[in-house]
Amino acid sequence: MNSKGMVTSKGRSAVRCEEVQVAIKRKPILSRVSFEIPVGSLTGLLGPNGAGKSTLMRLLTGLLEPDDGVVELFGRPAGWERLGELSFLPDRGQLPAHLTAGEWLNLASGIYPDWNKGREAELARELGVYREKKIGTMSRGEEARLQLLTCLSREAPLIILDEPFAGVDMISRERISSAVVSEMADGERTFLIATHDIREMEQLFDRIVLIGGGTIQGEFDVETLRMSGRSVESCYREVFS
Ligand SMILES: Nc1ncnc2c1ncn2[C@@H]1O[C@H](COP(=O)(O)OP(=O)(O)OP(=O)(O)O)[C@@H](O)[C@H]1O
Repeated sequence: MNSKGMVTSKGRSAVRCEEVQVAIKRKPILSRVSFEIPVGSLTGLLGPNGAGKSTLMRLLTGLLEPDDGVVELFGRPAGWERLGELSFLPDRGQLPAHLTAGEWLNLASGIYPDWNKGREAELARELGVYREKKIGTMSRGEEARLQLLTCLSREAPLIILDEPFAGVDMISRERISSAVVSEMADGERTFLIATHDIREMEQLFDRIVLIGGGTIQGEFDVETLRMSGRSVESCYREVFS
Protein backbone atom coordinates (compact mmCIF):
# COMPACT_ATOMS: atom_id res chain seq x y z
CA MET A 1 0.00 0.00 0.00
CA ASN A 2 1.40 3.46 -0.79
CA SER A 3 1.24 6.64 1.32
CA LYS A 4 -2.09 7.72 -0.26
CA GLY A 5 -3.77 4.51 0.87
CA MET A 6 -3.90 3.06 -2.64
CA VAL A 7 -3.76 -0.72 -2.52
CA THR A 8 -0.74 -1.98 -4.40
CA SER A 9 0.03 -5.31 -2.73
CA LYS A 10 -1.31 -8.63 -4.03
CA GLY A 11 -2.83 -11.16 -1.60
CA ARG A 12 -5.16 -14.10 -2.19
CA SER A 13 -7.92 -12.68 -4.35
CA ALA A 14 -11.63 -13.49 -4.28
CA VAL A 15 -12.04 -11.29 -7.36
CA ARG A 16 -9.49 -10.22 -9.94
CA CYS A 17 -10.18 -8.13 -13.02
CA GLU A 18 -7.46 -7.20 -15.45
CA GLU A 19 -7.85 -4.85 -18.40
CA VAL A 20 -11.54 -5.66 -18.74
CA GLN A 21 -13.45 -4.10 -21.63
CA VAL A 22 -17.22 -4.20 -22.10
CA ALA A 23 -19.32 -2.51 -24.77
CA ILE A 24 -23.10 -2.77 -25.01
CA LYS A 25 -24.65 -2.06 -28.39
CA ARG A 26 -21.21 -0.73 -29.46
CA LYS A 27 -21.19 1.82 -26.60
CA PRO A 28 -18.12 1.37 -24.34
CA ILE A 29 -19.38 0.77 -20.77
CA LEU A 30 -16.24 -0.53 -18.99
CA SER A 31 -12.75 0.41 -20.16
CA ARG A 32 -9.50 -1.20 -19.00
CA VAL A 33 -10.95 -2.13 -15.61
CA SER A 34 -8.34 -3.68 -13.31
CA PHE A 35 -8.75 -4.29 -9.56
CA GLU A 36 -8.57 -7.02 -6.92
CA ILE A 37 -10.61 -7.94 -3.87
CA PRO A 38 -8.82 -9.96 -1.19
CA VAL A 39 -10.54 -12.97 0.37
CA GLY A 40 -12.34 -12.05 3.61
CA SER A 41 -12.69 -8.34 2.87
CA LEU A 42 -15.79 -6.18 2.83
CA THR A 43 -15.35 -3.94 -0.17
CA GLY A 44 -17.56 -1.05 -1.17
CA LEU A 45 -17.98 -0.45 -4.91
CA LEU A 46 -18.74 3.25 -5.10
CA GLY A 47 -19.41 5.64 -7.94
CA PRO A 48 -21.96 8.02 -9.42
CA ASN A 49 -25.07 7.00 -11.39
CA GLY A 50 -24.17 5.26 -14.62
CA ALA A 51 -20.56 4.64 -13.52
CA GLY A 52 -20.71 0.94 -14.43
CA LYS A 53 -21.18 -0.69 -10.99
CA SER A 54 -24.10 -2.97 -11.96
CA THR A 55 -22.42 -3.87 -15.25
CA LEU A 56 -19.27 -4.83 -13.37
CA MET A 57 -21.25 -6.96 -10.93
CA ARG A 58 -23.07 -8.75 -13.76
CA LEU A 59 -19.66 -9.48 -15.24
CA LEU A 60 -18.46 -11.06 -11.98
CA THR A 61 -21.55 -13.28 -11.82
CA GLY A 62 -21.02 -14.46 -15.39
CA LEU A 63 -24.35 -12.97 -16.54
CA LEU A 64 -22.32 -10.83 -18.93
CA GLU A 65 -19.08 -11.71 -20.74
CA PRO A 66 -16.20 -9.26 -21.22
CA ASP A 67 -15.19 -8.31 -24.75
CA ASP A 68 -11.59 -8.39 -23.60
CA GLY A 69 -9.55 -8.89 -20.43
CA VAL A 70 -9.53 -11.30 -17.51
CA VAL A 71 -12.23 -11.81 -14.86
CA GLU A 72 -11.36 -14.33 -12.16
CA LEU A 73 -13.04 -15.57 -8.98
CA PHE A 74 -10.75 -17.31 -6.50
CA GLY A 75 -8.08 -17.69 -9.18
CA ARG A 76 -10.28 -19.27 -11.87
CA PRO A 77 -12.19 -17.65 -14.77
CA ALA A 78 -15.62 -16.23 -13.88
CA GLY A 79 -18.66 -17.55 -15.75
CA TRP A 80 -22.25 -18.69 -15.25
CA GLU A 81 -20.99 -22.16 -14.21
CA ARG A 82 -19.41 -20.51 -11.15
CA LEU A 83 -22.79 -19.20 -9.91
CA GLY A 84 -22.77 -21.80 -7.12
CA GLU A 85 -19.82 -20.04 -5.51
CA LEU A 86 -21.45 -16.66 -5.17
CA SER A 87 -24.63 -15.22 -3.82
CA PHE A 88 -25.88 -12.24 -5.83
CA LEU A 89 -28.43 -9.58 -4.97
CA PRO A 90 -29.19 -7.81 -8.28
CA ASP A 91 -30.32 -4.18 -8.33
CA ARG A 92 -33.62 -4.91 -10.06
CA GLY A 93 -34.31 -8.47 -9.04
CA GLN A 94 -37.89 -9.62 -8.59
CA LEU A 95 -39.15 -12.52 -6.58
CA PRO A 96 -42.25 -14.52 -7.64
CA ALA A 97 -45.24 -12.36 -6.60
CA HIS A 98 -47.70 -15.25 -6.15
CA LEU A 99 -45.65 -16.95 -3.42
CA THR A 100 -45.54 -16.14 0.29
CA ALA A 101 -42.13 -15.41 1.82
CA GLY A 102 -42.18 -18.85 3.45
CA GLU A 103 -43.03 -20.62 0.17
CA TRP A 104 -40.23 -18.73 -1.58
CA LEU A 105 -37.70 -19.58 1.14
CA ASN A 106 -38.67 -23.28 0.99
CA LEU A 107 -38.19 -23.20 -2.78
CA ALA A 108 -34.84 -21.37 -2.53
CA SER A 109 -33.57 -23.75 0.15
CA GLY A 110 -34.23 -26.63 -2.28
CA ILE A 111 -32.48 -24.86 -5.17
CA TYR A 112 -29.26 -23.94 -3.35
CA PRO A 113 -27.21 -26.82 -1.92
CA ASP A 114 -25.35 -24.39 0.40
CA TRP A 115 -28.56 -23.15 2.08
CA ASN A 116 -28.32 -22.88 5.87
CA LYS A 117 -31.75 -23.30 7.53
CA GLY A 118 -30.50 -22.14 10.93
CA ARG A 119 -29.09 -18.95 9.45
CA GLU A 120 -32.35 -18.40 7.52
CA ALA A 121 -34.40 -18.55 10.75
CA GLU A 122 -31.99 -16.25 12.60
CA LEU A 123 -31.86 -13.67 9.80
CA ALA A 124 -35.64 -13.77 9.30
CA ARG A 125 -36.00 -12.68 12.95
CA GLU A 126 -33.28 -10.02 12.65
CA LEU A 127 -34.62 -8.59 9.40
CA GLY A 128 -38.29 -8.85 10.41
CA VAL A 129 -39.39 -11.06 7.49
CA TYR A 130 -42.84 -12.65 7.94
CA ARG A 131 -43.22 -16.04 6.28
CA GLU A 132 -46.99 -15.70 5.80
CA LYS A 133 -46.84 -12.51 3.77
CA LYS A 134 -47.39 -12.78 0.00
CA ILE A 135 -44.51 -11.30 -2.00
CA GLY A 136 -46.90 -9.49 -4.35
CA THR A 137 -48.33 -7.54 -1.40
CA MET A 138 -44.94 -6.54 0.04
CA SER A 139 -43.61 -2.98 0.02
CA ARG A 140 -40.32 -2.32 -1.78
CA GLY A 141 -38.42 -2.36 1.50
CA GLU A 142 -40.05 -5.60 2.69
CA GLU A 143 -39.15 -7.31 -0.58
CA ALA A 144 -35.59 -5.92 -0.36
CA ARG A 145 -35.24 -7.50 3.11
CA LEU A 146 -36.51 -10.84 1.79
CA GLN A 147 -34.03 -10.66 -1.09
CA LEU A 148 -31.21 -9.98 1.32
CA LEU A 149 -32.36 -12.86 3.52
CA THR A 150 -32.26 -15.11 0.43
CA CYS A 151 -28.71 -13.99 -0.33
CA LEU A 152 -27.34 -14.31 3.18
CA SER A 153 -28.94 -17.68 3.97
CA ARG A 154 -26.49 -19.27 1.58
CA GLU A 155 -22.97 -20.19 2.60
CA ALA A 156 -21.41 -19.01 -0.66
CA PRO A 157 -17.85 -17.71 -0.18
CA LEU A 158 -18.54 -14.54 -2.20
CA ILE A 159 -21.54 -12.28 -1.59
CA ILE A 160 -22.27 -9.56 -4.15
CA LEU A 161 -24.94 -7.03 -3.20
CA ASP A 162 -26.07 -4.37 -5.67
CA GLU A 163 -27.78 -1.52 -3.81
CA PRO A 164 -29.11 -3.58 -0.88
CA PHE A 165 -30.58 -0.43 0.74
CA ALA A 166 -32.69 0.88 -2.13
CA GLY A 167 -36.15 1.62 -0.74
CA VAL A 168 -35.28 0.39 2.75
CA ASP A 169 -36.11 2.45 5.88
CA MET A 170 -33.53 3.55 8.45
CA ILE A 171 -34.18 0.87 11.09
CA SER A 172 -34.19 -1.86 8.43
CA ARG A 173 -30.92 -0.47 7.06
CA GLU A 174 -29.40 -0.81 10.50
CA ARG A 175 -30.70 -4.37 10.73
CA ILE A 176 -29.27 -5.20 7.31
CA SER A 177 -25.89 -3.66 8.21
CA SER A 178 -25.71 -5.62 11.44
CA ALA A 179 -26.72 -8.81 9.59
CA VAL A 180 -23.85 -8.22 7.16
CA VAL A 181 -21.43 -7.57 10.03
CA SER A 182 -22.46 -10.75 11.84
CA GLU A 183 -21.99 -12.71 8.60
CA MET A 184 -18.47 -11.31 8.37
CA ALA A 185 -17.68 -12.66 11.82
CA ASP A 186 -17.54 -16.22 10.50
CA GLY A 187 -14.21 -15.63 8.78
CA GLU A 188 -13.43 -16.16 5.14
CA ARG A 189 -16.50 -14.80 3.38
CA THR A 190 -15.94 -11.92 1.00
CA PHE A 191 -18.47 -9.14 0.44
CA LEU A 192 -18.69 -6.71 -2.46
CA ILE A 193 -21.40 -4.10 -1.97
CA ALA A 194 -22.41 -1.37 -4.44
CA THR A 195 -24.17 1.48 -2.71
CA HIS A 196 -24.87 5.20 -2.77
CA ASP A 197 -25.35 5.23 1.01
CA ILE A 198 -21.75 6.08 1.74
CA ARG A 199 -22.19 7.70 5.14
CA GLU A 200 -24.18 4.79 6.56
CA MET A 201 -21.98 2.11 5.10
CA GLU A 202 -18.57 3.63 5.60
CA GLN A 203 -18.13 2.02 9.02
CA LEU A 204 -18.60 -1.41 7.45
CA PHE A 205 -16.08 -1.25 4.62
CA ASP A 206 -12.47 -2.26 4.98
CA ARG A 207 -11.76 -1.40 1.34
CA ILE A 208 -13.33 0.74 -1.34
CA VAL A 209 -13.11 0.59 -5.10
CA LEU A 210 -14.12 3.82 -6.83
CA ILE A 211 -15.49 3.61 -10.36
CA GLY A 212 -16.49 6.48 -12.62
CA GLY A 213 -17.13 6.71 -16.35
CA GLY A 214 -16.52 2.98 -16.72
CA THR A 215 -12.97 3.05 -15.34
CA ILE A 216 -11.47 2.41 -11.90
CA GLN A 217 -10.61 5.72 -10.26
CA GLY A 218 -8.86 4.20 -7.24
CA GLU A 219 -8.70 1.34 -4.70
CA PHE A 220 -8.27 2.33 -1.08
CA ASP A 221 -7.75 0.64 2.25
CA VAL A 222 -10.19 2.33 4.66
CA GLU A 223 -7.96 2.03 7.74
CA THR A 224 -5.10 3.70 5.86
CA LEU A 225 -7.44 6.46 4.69
CA ARG A 226 -8.49 7.08 8.31
CA MET A 227 -4.87 7.15 9.47
CA SER A 228 -4.24 9.90 6.95
CA GLY A 229 -7.19 11.87 8.37
CA ARG A 230 -9.60 11.10 5.52
CA SER A 231 -12.97 9.38 5.45
CA VAL A 232 -14.58 7.31 2.71
CA GLU A 233 -16.86 10.27 2.02
CA SER A 234 -14.03 12.80 1.73
CA CYS A 235 -12.10 10.43 -0.54
CA TYR A 236 -15.21 9.99 -2.72
CA ARG A 237 -15.63 13.77 -2.94
CA GLU A 238 -11.96 14.26 -3.83
CA VAL A 239 -12.26 11.81 -6.68
CA PHE A 240 -15.67 12.70 -8.08
CA SER A 241 -16.39 16.37 -7.43
N1 LIG B 1 -28.49 -3.02 -21.63
C1 LIG B 1 -27.94 -1.81 -21.78
N2 LIG B 1 -28.08 -1.13 -22.95
C2 LIG B 1 -27.51 0.08 -23.12
N3 LIG B 1 -26.80 0.73 -22.16
C3 LIG B 1 -26.64 0.11 -21.01
C4 LIG B 1 -27.19 -1.18 -20.73
N4 LIG B 1 -26.85 -1.56 -19.46
C5 LIG B 1 -26.12 -0.52 -18.97
N5 LIG B 1 -25.99 0.46 -19.88
C6 LIG B 1 -25.28 1.74 -19.71
O1 LIG B 1 -24.07 1.46 -19.06
C7 LIG B 1 -23.72 2.51 -18.17
C8 LIG B 1 -23.44 1.91 -16.79
O2 LIG B 1 -24.65 1.41 -16.27
P1 LIG B 1 -24.69 0.66 -14.84
O3 LIG B 1 -26.10 0.22 -14.61
O4 LIG B 1 -23.63 -0.37 -14.82
O5 LIG B 1 -24.29 1.86 -13.88
P2 LIG B 1 -24.36 1.96 -12.27
O6 LIG B 1 -23.03 2.48 -11.82
O7 LIG B 1 -24.82 0.68 -11.68
O8 LIG B 1 -25.45 3.10 -12.09
P3 LIG B 1 -26.51 3.42 -10.90
O9 LIG B 1 -25.70 3.89 -9.73
O10 LIG B 1 -27.33 4.51 -11.50
O11 LIG B 1 -27.28 2.16 -10.63
C9 LIG B 1 -24.88 3.50 -18.19
O12 LIG B 1 -24.53 4.55 -19.03
C10 LIG B 1 -26.02 2.68 -18.78
O13 LIG B 1 -26.89 3.51 -19.51
